[in-house]
Amino acid sequence: MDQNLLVATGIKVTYAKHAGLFGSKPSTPVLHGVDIRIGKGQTVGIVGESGSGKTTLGRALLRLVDVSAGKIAFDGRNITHIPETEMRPLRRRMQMIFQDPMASLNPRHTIRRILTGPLLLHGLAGDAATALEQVKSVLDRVSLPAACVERYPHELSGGQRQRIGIARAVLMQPDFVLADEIVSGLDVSTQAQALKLLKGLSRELGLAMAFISHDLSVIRAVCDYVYVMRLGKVVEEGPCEQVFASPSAAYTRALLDAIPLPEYDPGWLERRTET
Ligand SMILES: Nc1ncnc2c1ncn2[C@@H]1O[C@H](COP(=O)(O)OP(=O)(O)OP(=O)(O)O)[C@@H](O)[C@H]1O
Repeated sequence: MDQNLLVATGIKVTYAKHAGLFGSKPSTPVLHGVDIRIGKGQTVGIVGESGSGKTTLGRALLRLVDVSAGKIAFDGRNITHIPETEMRPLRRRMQMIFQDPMASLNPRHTIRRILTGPLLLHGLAGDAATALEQVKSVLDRVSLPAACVERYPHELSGGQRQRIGIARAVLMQPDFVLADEIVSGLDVSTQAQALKLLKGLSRELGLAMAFISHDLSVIRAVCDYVYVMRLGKVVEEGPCEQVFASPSAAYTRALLDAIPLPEYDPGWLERRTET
């Protein structure tokens, strides 16, 4: 049985720039042939400085940006150029959690509507009452009170909104979740709680995850395997333990040197959540 869930090879992405005054359309190559492999149930980190192409790669994996070269296979199927109508059924299986949950939660809808709506839309619940039961059970799993369903996004804290974002993704019963810088806007202890929650959920539900972060200590806390990106290329990859213990690329060593010493320690997540 193929243990790979998502396999991307030779991915190139070029963004078209706006037409200039004289009509020329120069384009910006952003990914220069990236290979990435995510196993079923595996948590993979994608790390690199701002502008290295992490978000673009994540969006390419989900077919949210077009690739100019390369191949993306999801669960053994080549999805590189399939039309959106064929992508649609796969979208439920490939969820995304955003950095700014406020921007992705409709401010005029209650949490009940935000969370039950997609369940009903995708036929994962037969009726509104069943959908609400499923929502309450997942809210409990992400340590939010059931009464949250009557709240609006602005009535929740940043950490609670991020939990709603996680709950929304998990409710879709996905095989793969892309989490793009999801803790960077949160304070340190809320960050650690959200990371611990996701780590637990991915193990419990057998979810594969790609965790995008500029912060190696976050990657180290949750990932099994890491890809280090620089200027649109993967400069190093390997099991987290190996890359952290003996990085082979000078760029990875520089990123590791930039981590404050107390966080350069795999136990930091446990300790942060204890406080
Ligand atoms: N829609 C777009 N149109 C044109 N250029 C873009 C677009 N999105 C990103 N870029 C450019 O592509 C490059 C890679 O951006 P990307 O957001 O993928 O990197 P990143 O590593 O995720 O950075 P960050 O951590 O800052 O989000 C950057 O130079 C960025 O300016």
